Amino acid sequence: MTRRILIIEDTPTIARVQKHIAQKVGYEADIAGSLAEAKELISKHSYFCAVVDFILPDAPTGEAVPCTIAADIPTIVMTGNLDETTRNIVEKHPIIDYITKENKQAYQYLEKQLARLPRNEQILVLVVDDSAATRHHICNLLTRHKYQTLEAVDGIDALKVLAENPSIAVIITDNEMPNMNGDELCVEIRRLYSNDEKAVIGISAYDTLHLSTRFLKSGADDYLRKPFNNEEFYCRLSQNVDMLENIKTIRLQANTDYLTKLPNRRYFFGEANSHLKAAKLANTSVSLAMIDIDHFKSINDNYGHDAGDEVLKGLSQCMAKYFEENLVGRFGGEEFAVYFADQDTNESLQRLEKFRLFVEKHSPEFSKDRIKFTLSIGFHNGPVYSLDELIKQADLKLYQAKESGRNKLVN
Ligand SMILES: Nc1nc2c(ncn2[C@@H]2O[C@H](COP(=O)(O)OP(=O)(O)OP(=O)(O)O)[C@@H](O)[C@H]2O)c(=O)[nH]1
Repeated sequence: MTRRILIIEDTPTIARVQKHIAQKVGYEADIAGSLAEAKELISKHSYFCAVVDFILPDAPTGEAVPCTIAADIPTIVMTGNLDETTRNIVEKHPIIDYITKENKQAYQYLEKQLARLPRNEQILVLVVDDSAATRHHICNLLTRHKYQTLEAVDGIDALKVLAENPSIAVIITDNEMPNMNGDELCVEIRRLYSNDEKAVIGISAYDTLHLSTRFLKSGADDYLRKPFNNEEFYCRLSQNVDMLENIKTIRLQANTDYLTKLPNRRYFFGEANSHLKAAKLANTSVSLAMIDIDHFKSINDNYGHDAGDEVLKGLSQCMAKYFEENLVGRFGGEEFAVYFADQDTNESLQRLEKFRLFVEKHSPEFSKDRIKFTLSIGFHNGPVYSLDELIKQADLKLYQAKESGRNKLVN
């Protein structure tokens, strides 16, 4: 979904730079050179957010800011300079942020904010406080930046909400609460979830008992003292969210095959092994298929290594769709594996055979050179609870498929 942004700016060069930045991070951008033009655009379109110049020819003292706010458009204010009067006017309005147009960093910061806002829509934040007024205030700050919010009245309630909503990424908690206070909640959260999964920010009005250190030692990632400044709140929150996202990206990269974007051998082994443990306890049989492209070396030899890569990528995309309910992995080269957790054996075999026939017919569509190729598949099902043994058995069947003419499934 493309999001629309309104840029209200009377200096054409600055407006063009802002438009370029917005487009770079995925927005469709409209420029208004005056408040009158902005009003007209607002009457015609719905905007995800706006970047508003504080001084405009027909709005010399920030009149464009209440205009976008009144239209419910999350607003970032850009100002030439931020003297005391301007700051007071700007801070009166529930804006997302204000940026001074001083230097290059200001535009880098704008880009970061514009890229952050759509991502915030996917982030669920739990606000824990026994005061309804404080919960309401913090949730308002969060929704202004497009975060999703949930509320809990104390530590016990927070643990219940967390169990019911596994996608909660950040917990903002007060300390002084009945039943279970903030640092006790932190300890409990860290017993259940790691810092890589969920960030905790502690908030308290009292700092007499070195509460900040107590919060941090109990497992919180950050601490804010009430009453806090909105800017500091947003900065700390986005730093913690950035950290969670960076960890997620690193983990994804570590588990993904660089060329095909399929799970790599490492990830496949981790996932399949944990399922095998459960299968062993339940005494159920397990199934695995090894899939290998026939005569792949000759594809590289005849069409070049890049064409070979294209074939691998095309096949992987197709495999990910075909076996989306199963665990798929690239083991290396032109060898892939599919682990069938809790699936009827006949159903798995039928799916594999259908896939083999599909590739035989449609493989030319995977590459520019319309390279036709086939697959050999080895399948094993049985009460085998060591992954190495399961792979060995499926590999033996794969060898038989190759030896008996290729382009077939052996089980
Ligand atoms: N393009 C490309 N080639 C790769 C990659 N990884 C391995 N290969 C090549 O894959 C080929 C595998 O060849 P072989 O193991 O002889 O197998 P094959 O030609 O498919 O023959 P059969 O399996 O017996 O049908 C080798 O030429 C490798 O260099 C890769 O990431 N990209």
